[in-house]
Amino acid sequence: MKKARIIYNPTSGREVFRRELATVLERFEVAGYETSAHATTSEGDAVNAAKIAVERQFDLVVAAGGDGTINEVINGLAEQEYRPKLGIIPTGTTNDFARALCIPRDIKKAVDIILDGQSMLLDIGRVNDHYFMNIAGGGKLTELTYEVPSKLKTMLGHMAYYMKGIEMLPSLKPTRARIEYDGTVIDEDIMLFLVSNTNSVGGFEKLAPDARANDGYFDLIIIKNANLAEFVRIASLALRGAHLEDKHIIYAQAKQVNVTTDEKMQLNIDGEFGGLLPGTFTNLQQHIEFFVPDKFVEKERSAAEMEEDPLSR
Ligand SMILES: Nc1ncnc2c1ncn2[C@@H]1O[C@H](COP(=O)(O)OP(=O)(O)OP(=O)(O)O)[C@@H](O)[C@H]1O
Repeated sequence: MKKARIIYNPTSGREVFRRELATVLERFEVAGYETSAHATTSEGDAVNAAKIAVERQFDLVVAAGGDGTINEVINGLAEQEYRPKLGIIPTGTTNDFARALCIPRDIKKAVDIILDGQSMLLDIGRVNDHYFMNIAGGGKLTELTYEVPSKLKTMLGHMAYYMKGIEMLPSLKPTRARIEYDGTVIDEDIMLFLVSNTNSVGGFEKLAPDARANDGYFDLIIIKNANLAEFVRIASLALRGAHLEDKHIIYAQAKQVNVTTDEKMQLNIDGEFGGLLPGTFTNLQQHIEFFVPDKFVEKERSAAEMEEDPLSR
């Protein structure tokens, strides 16, 4: 009999998953999985829980939580030789990765997607010794993801980030950075840089329009030195995906990116503090197999077609 392990964060989002747990377990059992659950107890616990699932040769791991929980599960799986398939039940306050995979927040529908069984091998990023599935980056503004209190996020969603971002704008200063990617070197004053694996980042659905989840490439976005007015304009362009032509933006696709800075710069990994730069970002192509809905498969297919024939955009 196949074995499934559900790793869930009981404190995630509005804390609704626990109430649904019995129903979810039952559905997996009916579908033919011997299923058990692990409630995470603290930061880092989901990393260990995922490693244990590997040791015990589970066929399927389900991560129920927000981006933080999924990131931890991926960090537990990424270095293992045997990596079980991964299902996602988005129950967090931030679910950027689930959104990128078109997985709905409704628990029943998210379980349907896993049990339907359609899966796809997707790219994972590594920077230094951390793994990420969505995005990593640096620059003062990226720090807002952990400056916004969790309660405010629950209440306001992405609006909480925009508000905090506006509050931080006047204090943003450029940093000298040397960014090397696939043979190109950039030595510039920058406001921030982002290394993105998907195209859904903090409510900016079109921030990295060419990011495909299994092509082995990151989308690298660098915002060069800009004044306050220019920065606001770039942000508003970015909301509708019209920022890439702006002269302050460098946009490239890369398999590996190396960043060093003169001043201290924090690294943000999937929305959490991830140590200090320098950093080497490596794309691990098609490294983990995720359950995904038809909608995502179609989205990826049309992105691939667009890449072959850019005039159809
Ligand atoms: N039992 C627990 N108590 C407190 N924190 C926990 C517990 N289990 C896991 N965590 C931590 O909670 C963090 C955030 O979890 P997650 O992303 O699933 O939820 P979220 O509601 O989206 O979080 P956030 O409020 O940060 O947006 C995880 O990175 C993990 O380190």
